[in-house]
Amino acid sequence: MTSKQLTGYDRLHNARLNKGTAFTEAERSAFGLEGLLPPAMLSLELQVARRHDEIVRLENDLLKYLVLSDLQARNETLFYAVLRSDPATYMPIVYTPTVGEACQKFGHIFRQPRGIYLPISARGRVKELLSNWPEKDVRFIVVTDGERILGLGDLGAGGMGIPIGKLALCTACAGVPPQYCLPVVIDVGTNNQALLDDPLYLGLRQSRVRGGEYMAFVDEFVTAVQQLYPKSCIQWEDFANINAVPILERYRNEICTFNDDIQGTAGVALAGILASLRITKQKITDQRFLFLGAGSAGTGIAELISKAMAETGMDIHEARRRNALFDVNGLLVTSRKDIADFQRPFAQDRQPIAKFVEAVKALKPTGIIGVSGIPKLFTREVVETMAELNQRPIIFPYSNPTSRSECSAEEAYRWSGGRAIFASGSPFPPVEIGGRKFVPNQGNNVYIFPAMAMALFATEAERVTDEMFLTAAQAIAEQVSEDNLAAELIYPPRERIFATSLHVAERVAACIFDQGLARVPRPADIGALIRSCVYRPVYPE
Ligand SMILES: O=C([O-])CC(=O)C(=O)O
Ligand SMILES: [Mg+2]
Repeated sequence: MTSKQLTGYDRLHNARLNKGTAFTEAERSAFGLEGLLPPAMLSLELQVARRHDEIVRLENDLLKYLVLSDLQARNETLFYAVLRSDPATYMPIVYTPTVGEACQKFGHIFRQPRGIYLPISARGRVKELLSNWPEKDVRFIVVTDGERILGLGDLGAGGMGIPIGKLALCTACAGVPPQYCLPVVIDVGTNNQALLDDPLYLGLRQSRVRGGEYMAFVDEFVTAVQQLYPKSCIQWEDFANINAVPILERYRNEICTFNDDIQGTAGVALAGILASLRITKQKITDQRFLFLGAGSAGTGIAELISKAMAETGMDIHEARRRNALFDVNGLLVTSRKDIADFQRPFAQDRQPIAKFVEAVKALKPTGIIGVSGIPKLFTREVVETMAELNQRPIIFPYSNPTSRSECSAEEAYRWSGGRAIFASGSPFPPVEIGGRKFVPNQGNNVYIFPAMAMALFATEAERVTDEMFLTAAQAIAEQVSEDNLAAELIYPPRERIFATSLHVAERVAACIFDQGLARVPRPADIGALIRSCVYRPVYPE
């Protein structure tokens, strides 16, 4: 019996087919549902309103997360209808910051499983485990090994919350059909002692496997995915730098794949900068950026900004030198002995500087970007110095979740005398200072990865290139209206994320066709192609 023909109780307990109280009289009789539901019939709109009413009354965000997660397991259409009805309200719950707390408490709040768990104890059998997934045509995989979940560190198998949340947004924000999406955790152990000591921890109870054995397991995963799902894209999420960079380098020219923390974050940061320049009326080649944090997110942003500078004719090496990095050991300068290959292009030819504020004074950046995962490092002195150096300092504390932000929105606005152009990775509520209201921007990769997923899905792309992220950044920035800019908004409003994402997906898809990387024929109307692929949360008749 195919799932389309499921009847009675089985149909009510299949999240994709369930309509709950929205089953019509005819359906109730055809599917053997009579007596299994209360007699009244509700519309989808009423069901959405009922859930909204329930959720708004709950006293904390983790409870809201759980109610939504249960809904996703019970009635998928309604879940996405709820998310799409009010993305600005629901994104912070299914995604950052609340998803971070859900990952931390994963074993304690665990209910129904979702996705595929690949413990390294199953090495040699990854394909067999993946084959247990009920869908046979998977197109988009988000995978983590849980080692660097947002800025929260090693959460082991609890990291599964991230692929689940990211994929929910691919569907809610860009219409990628949920049946093609697969969340995966590669479980090689955890070095988080508190988790290892917790009787409710759900992952492998061992320290992390490293080196050749680790990479062989990742290889086995990639090979199995290629065999089972040849049209799929793999999105790497929240790996530690030591693995994120080599994994991306290993596969980026072999398969359709990208790292959201490196490339997605880069795209969204560049989008924010491009829009900021419309406020300051400056050119990108006049900018200098100083990054707090020199990991793969920092170098990813620095590289994409450099490419955008180079596009306007600047020498790429000169462009890279305008993007300086600062980490626990100070400014990355050429004389330092602890610099990794991926950081070297950004090393500055000058004396070492140990204090971040001294680096700000010496380099006179037009913008500072925080990707350290450590809160409060954009101190009052740092922000005040930026405000002395610049009429409109760009201040982007990008670490997630909100508790890890390098400064709060209020601090940035207050300490800069209201002159900061501010964007954070996770959301901050509006602030009022001296009678003036500021609505903080959220520069999160949610503007990028759902749209990227949709473009790759619609075109069946073979590879993911930096040009696609440059295109995505431009496509986001051009959707910021003059009215938005006048209100200091440098990203399109979150309320409009769906329309925004479809536009970005269309532009990226055009780039994919231009680069000859599509596996479907180029249509006359690329927007129509995207729209024809979009999942809409309405009940089938
Ligand atoms: O999930 C987010 O909000 C952004 C992201 O990828 C990260 O911080 O790792
Ligand atoms: Mg991430």
